[in-house]
Amino acid sequence: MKITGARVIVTCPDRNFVTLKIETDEGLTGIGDATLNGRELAVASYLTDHVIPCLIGRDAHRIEDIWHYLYRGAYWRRGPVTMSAIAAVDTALWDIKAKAAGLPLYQLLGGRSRDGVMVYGHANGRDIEETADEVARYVEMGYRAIRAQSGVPGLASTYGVSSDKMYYEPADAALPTENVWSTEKYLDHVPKLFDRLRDRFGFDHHLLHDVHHRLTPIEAGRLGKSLEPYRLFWMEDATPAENQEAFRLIRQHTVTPLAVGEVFNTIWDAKDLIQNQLIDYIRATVVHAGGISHLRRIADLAALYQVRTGCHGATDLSPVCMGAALHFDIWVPNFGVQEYMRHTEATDAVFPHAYSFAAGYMTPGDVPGHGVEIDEALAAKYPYKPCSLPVNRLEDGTLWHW
Ligand SMILES: O=C(O)[C@@H](O)[C@@H](O)[C@H](O)[C@H](O)CO
Ligand SMILES: [Mg+2]
Repeated sequence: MKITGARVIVTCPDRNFVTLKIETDEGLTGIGDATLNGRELAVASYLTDHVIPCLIGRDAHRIEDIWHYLYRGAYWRRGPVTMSAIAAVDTALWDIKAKAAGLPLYQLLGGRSRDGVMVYGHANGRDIEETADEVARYVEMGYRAIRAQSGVPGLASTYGVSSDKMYYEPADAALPTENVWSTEKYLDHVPKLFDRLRDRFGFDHHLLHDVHHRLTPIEAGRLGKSLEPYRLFWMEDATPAENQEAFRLIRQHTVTPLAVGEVFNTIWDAKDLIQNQLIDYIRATVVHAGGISHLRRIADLAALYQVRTGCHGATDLSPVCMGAALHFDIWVPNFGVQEYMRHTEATDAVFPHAYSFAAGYMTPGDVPGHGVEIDEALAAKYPYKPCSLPVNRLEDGTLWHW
């Protein structure tokens, strides 16, 4: 089966998405997500200008060979732009291969390891009580796992808190908005949030929290220790993870489970964290970590050290990524949880899909392929809109981690 054509579709139904579509001489097509929040056009150009010309005429079934052609052949290896582009090609080719076999993608990976994929939703509020009310709403919707993020007294904004309670989109302006951060105010506040949540809801639901890279390792150790009475499912991105060794310091101070990796794009970003058992969940995902082919390698390494998967699934990862991730999740033996930030109706209309949510679990559906398509005519109605993620400064003006 030969690749006869490929094109990049950039669309903005409420937010920007980049999708690669590959066509073959047998009439089968496949799509892959290539969305990198705030850097969408970089990936679109990488695909259009440097990848697609190399794909034409290749055998669409040779997924592994094409993956290495694009990884080793690029010379300039790794990085979010390169690996998102490779991920899109990989995902589209797996979509084609599964369609050619007449099977849902998960059957080509090894079949179901579970009946459903446990997902977590995002409860957030301006203060503790509003956040608790949002947790109650997610409990009502049937979620078994719920992330809780609340405003911090004395701070005008913080990560994960939005006015729209169902759809969270942090890229909120053409140029980065500037947020102000205070670790002291945050560390004082978060234990009170989870004390209130466990007092109101007990321990029947998994509670998660995203620190979003903002603490030093010792501060993260302090937070993890202060949250131990509340038995979190995980504390995410406790400190920036370029220095994987930093997590050893956190580990020495707390048994609160640690999750990291949504910004990782290859196994090399996580190798030491996993092999030294410095984390409990790896957050790498289909769209940013080289696609299904590479994510399987990360998961298999993680399994050796009893690290489980917890794929990133924010609104800025398209339904194409969500669909592919759910096929990965229903198969992967060392599954942990899948993030599920719902997309808007306009987004779902552009990306018709077979996956569904019920009672806290999701299933990918059983149509051949990954079960997500793109309505190109509808996509064309939503032109690209420049949007950037915010930046963060400390109260003294120091540029910090957003
Ligand atoms: O865990 C998460 O979902 C967050 O870290 C994301 O919302 C992240 O901020 C965005 O994906 C960035 O584009
Ligand atoms: Mg996160």
